[in-house]
Amino acid sequence: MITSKSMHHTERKRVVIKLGGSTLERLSEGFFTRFNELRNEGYEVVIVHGGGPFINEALKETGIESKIDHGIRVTCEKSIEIVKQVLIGNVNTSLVHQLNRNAVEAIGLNGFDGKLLECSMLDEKRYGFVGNIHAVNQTMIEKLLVAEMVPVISCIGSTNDGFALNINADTVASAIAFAIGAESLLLVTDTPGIKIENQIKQSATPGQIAKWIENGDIYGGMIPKVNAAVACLDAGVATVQVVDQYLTGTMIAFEEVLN
Ligand SMILES: Nc1ncnc2c1ncn2[C@@H]1O[C@H](COP(=O)(O)OP(=O)(O)O)[C@@H](O)[C@H]1O
Ligand SMILES: CC(=O)N[C@@H](CCC(=O)OP(=O)(O)O)C(=O)O
Repeated sequence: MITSKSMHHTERKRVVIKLGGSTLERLSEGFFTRFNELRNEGYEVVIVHGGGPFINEALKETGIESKIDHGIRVTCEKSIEIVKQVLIGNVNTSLVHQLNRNAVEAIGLNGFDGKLLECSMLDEKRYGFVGNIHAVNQTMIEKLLVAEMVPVISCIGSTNDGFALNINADTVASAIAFAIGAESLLLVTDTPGIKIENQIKQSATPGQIAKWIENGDIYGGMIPKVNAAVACLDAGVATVQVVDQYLTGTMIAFEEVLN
């Protein structure tokens, strides 16, 4: 259950864009064009990023074995140090730099900054140092948005005792979208939407998604993505889209919103 510190949301148009690790290596000019278009249309934008492939590489170099359980990385004490270094030290700074170079005033943040993502352990026995978010400091995000900045958030949560916890980036993006009252959440990945029987779906409902997970049409990293999407709809965000860098793909919403 996610609570936000104040349930009051202004009338501003907001979107959260989540960039998957699979896209971060080669963010295209097309992405920046679409990104700037959104801001010119009056949208306030928050970016959340992952970095799964970079974490895999770093763990491999260090000789640490890494297991993914239903799309969530089982994170031991040594792994969390690597995850933290890669996401905050490398991926976040590089992304902030790319945005700044494209005339966006980007500010890098993680779950410790302003107690942005307060967490406890999700399930220590099963996942180790993986966080379950229970509070998002949306007031701080709102202050940055009012100042026309773009918060760029890495998916590291903090505990009361000052420990860092690893969180799936799709889950973080969904929690933030809900907390700031975003109109939409865009999950940017390496496929232009959800593919079923070799065809990209224009739209999908939570019911269809549950069926596709069950029959294996949705697997691996797409599972936490669509689960985060459905949690976000349940929390009141109108639409979630699984998109490519051109921001086109599958629109996920309740049936009545799609009609
Ligand atoms: N039904 C599906 N449609 C499209 N991609 C799917 C589907 N089921 C599983 N996938 C896989 O999910 C991947 C995207 O998830 P992931 O690699 O975790 O992305 P990211 O790093 O962007 O979060 C796709 O590249 C594809 O291999
Ligand atoms: C707990 C957990 O699974 N954390 C993820 C965080 C990075 C992530 O989500 O990256 P993508 O968006 O590129 O998949 C991980 O360790 O891979």
